[in-house]
Amino acid sequence: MSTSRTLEGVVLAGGYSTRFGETDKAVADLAGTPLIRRVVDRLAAVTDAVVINCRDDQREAIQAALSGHDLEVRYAIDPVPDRGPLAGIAVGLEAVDREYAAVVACDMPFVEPALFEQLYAHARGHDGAVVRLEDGWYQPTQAVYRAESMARACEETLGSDDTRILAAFDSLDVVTVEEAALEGVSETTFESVDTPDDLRAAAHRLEEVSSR
Ligand SMILES: Nc1nc2c(ncn2[C@@H]2O[C@H](COP(=O)(O)OP(=O)(O)OP(=O)(O)O)[C@@H](O)[C@H]2O)c(=O)[nH]1
Ligand SMILES: [Mg+2]
Repeated sequence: MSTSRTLEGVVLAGGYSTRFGETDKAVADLAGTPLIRRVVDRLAAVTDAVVINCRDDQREAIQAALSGHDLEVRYAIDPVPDRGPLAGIAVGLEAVDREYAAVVACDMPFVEPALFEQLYAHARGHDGAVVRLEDGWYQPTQAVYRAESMARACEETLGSDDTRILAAFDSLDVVTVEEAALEGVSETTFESVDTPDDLRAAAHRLEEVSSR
């Protein structure tokens, strides 16, 4: 299935990466490639356009990390920083001009394009599709959403008491896909780099793979 005409990418990068330390994890180097570039590289298998949601003070470093990329890259800057991932999704989706968007956090360097193809197939005709992991948790920062309806639901939810991303689903028709039903998708797709230890572990694994 060709997704590139109807699906756009949205990369969430507006957090302060406090568990990571002083530097921005979005542009942290993993085996020679910044995390956010790895994510964009993987999105390139399903789309030719991505929106990067970040703060204004991150933009220059992210642009440098993505320089020379063939995808069309646009920036959706948080008007107010630090309003949480729900706000980041809203700002990113408002900049999307295709019907659906593959949303992914900048700290998930092993994200699998095959996951987005499967989620997109489930999402068509609905407001989105999200994976429920075997432990029962949802993965709303690696999901496919109908851009307009999810952006609106996020904005409404931001004005309520419960600003979890999942709270935005209450007014939407988002399809749940069980992790066990995914085909040919490695569970590393959901790994996120939150700490310097996570980054070292990921680098170590990549080294092992390349020396095999
Ligand atoms: N726009 C925006 N995005 C956010 C915000 N908080 C988190 N995110 C994004 O949501 C995704 C998941 O968040 P976390 O893994 O908690 O990242 P983080 O908040 O930067 O890191 P910690 O400070 O260590 O929690 C990341 O891609 C973040 O960039 C925020 O306040 N605004
Ligand atoms: Mg956080």
